[in-house]
Amino acid sequence: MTALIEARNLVRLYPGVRAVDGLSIQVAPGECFGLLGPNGAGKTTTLEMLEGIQTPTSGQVLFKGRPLGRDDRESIGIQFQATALQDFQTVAESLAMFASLYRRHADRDELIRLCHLGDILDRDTRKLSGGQRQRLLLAIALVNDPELVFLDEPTTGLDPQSRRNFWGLIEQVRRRGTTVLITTHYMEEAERLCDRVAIVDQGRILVEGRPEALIRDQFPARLIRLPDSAWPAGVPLPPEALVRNGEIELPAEEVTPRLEALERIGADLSALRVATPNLEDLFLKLTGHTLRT
Ligand SMILES: Nc1ncnc2c1ncn2[C@@H]1O[C@H](COP(=O)(O)OP(=O)(O)OP(=O)(O)O)[C@@H](O)[C@H]1O
Repeated sequence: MTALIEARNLVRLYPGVRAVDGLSIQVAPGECFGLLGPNGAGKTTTLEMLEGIQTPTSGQVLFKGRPLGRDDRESIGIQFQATALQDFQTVAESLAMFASLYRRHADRDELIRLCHLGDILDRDTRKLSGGQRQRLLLAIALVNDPELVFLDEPTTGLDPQSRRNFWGLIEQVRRRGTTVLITTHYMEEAERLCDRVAIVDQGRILVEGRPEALIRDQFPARLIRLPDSAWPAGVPLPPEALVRNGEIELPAEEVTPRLEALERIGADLSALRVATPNLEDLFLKLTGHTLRT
């Protein structure tokens, strides 16, 4: 199957910085693909090259198997930052202005329903809450009924409830068959929305795949965590233990034998937690960074 969009060995150099350093991805039609990475990893630069906004220093972007061209912009939606909104414009005016930039149009009423904008159409865009603003920016990204939509950290700065509501919207967008390419710092967001993710650091992909498969490949079934003060004095830590942020982490394929062993050596189990490894753990293991939350 031909990828809807493909990056082939993309490189983007700035003076003294290799922002993107030989990055290749393929995104299939209908897929939600996530680029995850710490600040400065090169996610935005990659997205802008895929959007056709930035020219790669080398490498190629293919849309439906052909070099990305100007006309492909009709088939692509971009969720801009709030700075793209004009002062003194209402939500309805803003939608109309962006719609006028395209030949292709989504059904206006359906878009307003999908993004829950019906009650705020006459509101000045400067008066919107964070969640309302993101819903308007999503509607703008969908105004040309795109086959592919780019979302660059769409829920950064939203409160947890608005973030969850926004995830519901993205899921509806996907059900309509739209392909989604998203960057995010929120691992829960990536796990919930993305079919596949690429973890990027210093302009390169470290790993790529389905979140659950990546986690399974790198971790045992469970992680047991306890405060390092709970470890009995004079007992050496097993070599597989990881110590960070005042906690000891022990991998465990099976939890019960591990707990029994901890009890035998006299560890204090009162604050012990059993965790299922997630993308956050994978990210930390691969990059040594925690993500901004
Ligand atoms: N216009 C520019 N001129 C010079 N350097 C740049 C420019 N844009 C980005 N960079 C540098 O390129 C690298 C990648 O930046 P980019 O914004 O793509 O990262 P990011 O992963 O999107 O980070 P963030 O999550 O902080 O937005 C960084 O070192 C950044 O400082």
